[in-house]
Amino acid sequence: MVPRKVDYSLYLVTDPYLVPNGTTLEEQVQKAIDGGVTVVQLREKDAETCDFIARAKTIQEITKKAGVPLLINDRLDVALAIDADGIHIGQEDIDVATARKLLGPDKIIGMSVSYVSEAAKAVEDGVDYVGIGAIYDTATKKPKKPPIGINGVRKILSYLSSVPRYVATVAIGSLNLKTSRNVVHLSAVPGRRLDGIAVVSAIIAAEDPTAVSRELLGLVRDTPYWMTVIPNRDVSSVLAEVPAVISKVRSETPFVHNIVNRVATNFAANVNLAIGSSPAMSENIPEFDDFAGIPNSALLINMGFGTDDWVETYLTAAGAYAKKLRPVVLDPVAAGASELRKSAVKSLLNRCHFDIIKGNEGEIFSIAGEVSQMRGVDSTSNSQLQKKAKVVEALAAKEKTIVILTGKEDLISDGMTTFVLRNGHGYLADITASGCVLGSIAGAMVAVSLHDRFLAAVASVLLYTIAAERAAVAPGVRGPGTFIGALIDELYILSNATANGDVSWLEAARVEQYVEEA
Ligand SMILES: Nc1ncnc2c1ncn2[C@@H]1O[C@H](COP(=O)(O)OP(=O)(O)OP(=O)(O)O)[C@@H](O)[C@H]1O
Ligand SMILES: Cc1ncsc1CCO
Ligand SMILES: [Mg+2]
Repeated sequence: MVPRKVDYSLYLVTDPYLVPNGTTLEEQVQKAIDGGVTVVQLREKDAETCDFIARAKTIQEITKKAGVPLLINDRLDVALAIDADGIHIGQEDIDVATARKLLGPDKIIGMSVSYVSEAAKAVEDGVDYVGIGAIYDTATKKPKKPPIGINGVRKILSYLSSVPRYVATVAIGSLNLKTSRNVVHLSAVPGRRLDGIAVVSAIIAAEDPTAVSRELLGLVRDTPYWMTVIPNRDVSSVLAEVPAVISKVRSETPFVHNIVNRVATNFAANVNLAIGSSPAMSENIPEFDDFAGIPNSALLINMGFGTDDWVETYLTAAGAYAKKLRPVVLDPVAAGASELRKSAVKSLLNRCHFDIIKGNEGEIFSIAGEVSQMRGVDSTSNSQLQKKAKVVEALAAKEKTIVILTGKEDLISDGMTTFVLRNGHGYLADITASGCVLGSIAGAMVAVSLHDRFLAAVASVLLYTIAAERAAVAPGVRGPGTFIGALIDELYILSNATANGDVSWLEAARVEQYVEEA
């Protein structure tokens, strides 16, 4: 069979009940096509057959003129009656073999799938594309199955990448101007990404379907900055750029919005000030959009406390910064320690992109679905370096992020390059919130280094851990308590020295590139 050349980028599914007052479905479809919709599926769940066919004919006049394929939801008889371009069928509808026999080899057949097993069956049956979903809970359609999130899409794309025949994919389920960019780009796996998004209410219910469609198409087609990974990195060239990032924080005073637990709040704010950034600690949703709009802003989400509404607060905050293409750092505090935390992290990763994810071994392993010997909220270091390197590399690649795994030795990975950093002092493990504060520093650094988030992570860890080494032996430091004050002092001193061109402190850096042993 010769595969049909269909552009699935923006696939409109109609719903007669969502059309705004004063307009018609036909007008909305026309306006959506004017904005760039590439496929239309006519979905009429309650219409009588004669009305469905009549409507299909009027819609077909519009799609034909625009050269956009028209698919019919569920009803093979309607598709045949109007000679539509194809049909879309659900798991409980007519079987693919019968549909194919009646429609012939040239028509498009698509099927809704939620799991790899359903995708595998659809591929075997010979569908042209699968509609993957529901991604999120939707008001448009009563969900029969739990939403699968971005991770659910990834699993199906990974499966499809191993199949010799190309079966196209669209995602469906609450895809709109807020959700679409992440669903499309974060779900990509090596060699495979979604061909498009299927949208219902965001377009059909819109006052201006043309503008919304145009914007949605941009979200599908334009690759966000965080999909780019810089190849061929080596330690000396990255280290050479570290002073510039630290200086830039002093000269540009990035605004760091910290959503951070009460244990760490004061410490984190002081550290932000010490390195030249401008902190604001806030969990107040109505001001998130304003904060995200501040030039050079960055957001740190630290899941320190598990309160009732925390996930909603985090999602809203991450969404506000993502909309402005400003960076977000995640500190998944104690991610594996309770069911509440595991499910919170899952929700966040199924919706948000993070520029940096920073955690200790227990936290990072838990997110990656690996087992570590973690206890409480403190880090342990039982795993072999090789195991840790594998975990950070895979997680960074999957989430299109930079992973910082802290401990006695720190690992930083962009999914392609992994550095091992061996600075720091044991006092850091003896004070609370030492990891949380590193997250705040990373927020400041990434705010001025969006094009190179790996460098921002390296600069953060080096400044912090070398400052800790100096603080531990500073005059008057007798233990963890006095160490905290000295640490803030050293961050301030080193940051200012760097901005003034004195980078001799960086000679203490102990960094090597991780190379897998044969
Ligand atoms: N034994 C150690 N020697 C040197 N540096 C350390 C040691 N333990 C931790 N660090 C440093 O302390 C910082 C925080 O790492 P750690 O793994 O303790 O975070 P964490 O457990 O998340 O902290 P917290 O939960 O207290 O905020 C990192 O910069 C790390 O390099
Ligand atoms: C001790 C503690 N409890 C919740 S958050 C936190 C700070 C260290 O992560
Ligand atoms: Mg610790």
